[in-house]
Amino acid sequence: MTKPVVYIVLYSLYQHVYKLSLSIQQGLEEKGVEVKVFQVAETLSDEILAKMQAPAKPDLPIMTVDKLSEPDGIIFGLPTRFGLFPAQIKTLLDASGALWAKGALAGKFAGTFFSTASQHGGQETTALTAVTYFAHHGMMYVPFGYANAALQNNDEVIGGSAYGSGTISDGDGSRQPSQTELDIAKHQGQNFGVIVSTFVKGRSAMDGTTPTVSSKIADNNGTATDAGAAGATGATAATGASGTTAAVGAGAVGAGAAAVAKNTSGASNDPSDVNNGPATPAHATSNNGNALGNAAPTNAVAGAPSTPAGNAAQHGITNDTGANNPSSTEPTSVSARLKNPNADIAANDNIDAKASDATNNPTASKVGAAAGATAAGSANAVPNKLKDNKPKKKKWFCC
Ligand SMILES: Cc1cc2nc3c(=O)[nH]c(=O)nc-3n(C[C@H](O)[C@H](O)[C@H](O)COP(=O)(O)O)c2cc1C
Repeated sequence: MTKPVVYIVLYSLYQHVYKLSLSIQQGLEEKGVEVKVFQVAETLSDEILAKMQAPAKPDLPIMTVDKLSEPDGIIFGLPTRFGLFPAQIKTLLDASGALWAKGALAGKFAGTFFSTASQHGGQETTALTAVTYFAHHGMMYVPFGYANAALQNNDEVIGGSAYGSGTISDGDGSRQPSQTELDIAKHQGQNFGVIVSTFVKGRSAMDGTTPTVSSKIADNNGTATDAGAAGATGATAATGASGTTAAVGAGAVGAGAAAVAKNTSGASNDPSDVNNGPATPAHATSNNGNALGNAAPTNAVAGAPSTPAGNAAQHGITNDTGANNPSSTEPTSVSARLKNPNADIAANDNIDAKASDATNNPTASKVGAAAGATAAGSANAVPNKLKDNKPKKKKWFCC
């Protein structure tokens, strides 16, 4: 059985967060987790650092964007900056757009711990503002809750909260993490370790294999082309089943079809199947409960003519011509998602299946093909933004 892997990624100017991380690491390791601790790259100049009387950095490797997708979970160490997490961590995460586009962090666990100068300096807001990143990446945030009774103890100054362990450094950095705070940090590590281990072991048992979350997602992404091709059959059935009106959503249905087609090769279509489990949120190609739940082809093959339309409606897609329905005519690309948050869920679920990116593609038929659907003709019958031959827009994520 492969050990679950958790990375601790931190920034620590005066080493309070670093000291907490050692206890968190200990707690994780006690629960059988393989742990690596990283710091993020400094963005302040040496001159500024000298003026801030910053000591030498801890001896830790630098975290880079490409490494973020390696572990099953990441716990971020966040010294507060004006009630928020620091720009050094934000710089790393702001470069993670390409990971977001691939869903590379989807299904991974995330945790937080912190340090502030004062008791009321914003430990909770520091965590909360980081949570938006986790949500957008489809990560599963693991708060600590009040698992450690000391968090309810008002007899002494104690950092930390329901969002994670913490310490209080004082304005001059002179206060060091107390034993209570270190104990809480270790407990958070244990808690996080149990959750990640349970998940990884559970899926391993259900799969009969021993994948990590990252390898699982990478595998799915790697076979996305096949998934699209296999989806063609199902999509044909969908079109045949419902005639023309479902064509509005055909690209989306096709995307769902692709997901089902791949999934059936490895497992059942049962939503409880391991391939459809909670580790497979928004972006995973085949491990997607949404795509499965809404996939037309399976039902269409079974002879349910209204299914594609029903599925389209389930995503908020009406069966009109599409002219009054921007969400149905919007291409299913990543950039389209940014423009149109109402775009079809199933289509968006399958980023890889729409690799030919409608916005970059003047022909609607190619979009249909990419989605593994017979949407080509159908899409052509609809006044459709897919047919707009707009110049490419630069995507905001790189690499
Ligand atoms: C620019 C800046 C902003 C800060 N903002 C806050 C703040 O809003 N609240 C607070 O309690 N401490 C604040 N601090 C203090 C840091 O949070 C504190 O130095 C840090 O938690 C110590 O952790 P470290 O030793 O791991 O760097 C700030 C420090 C700096 C340099």
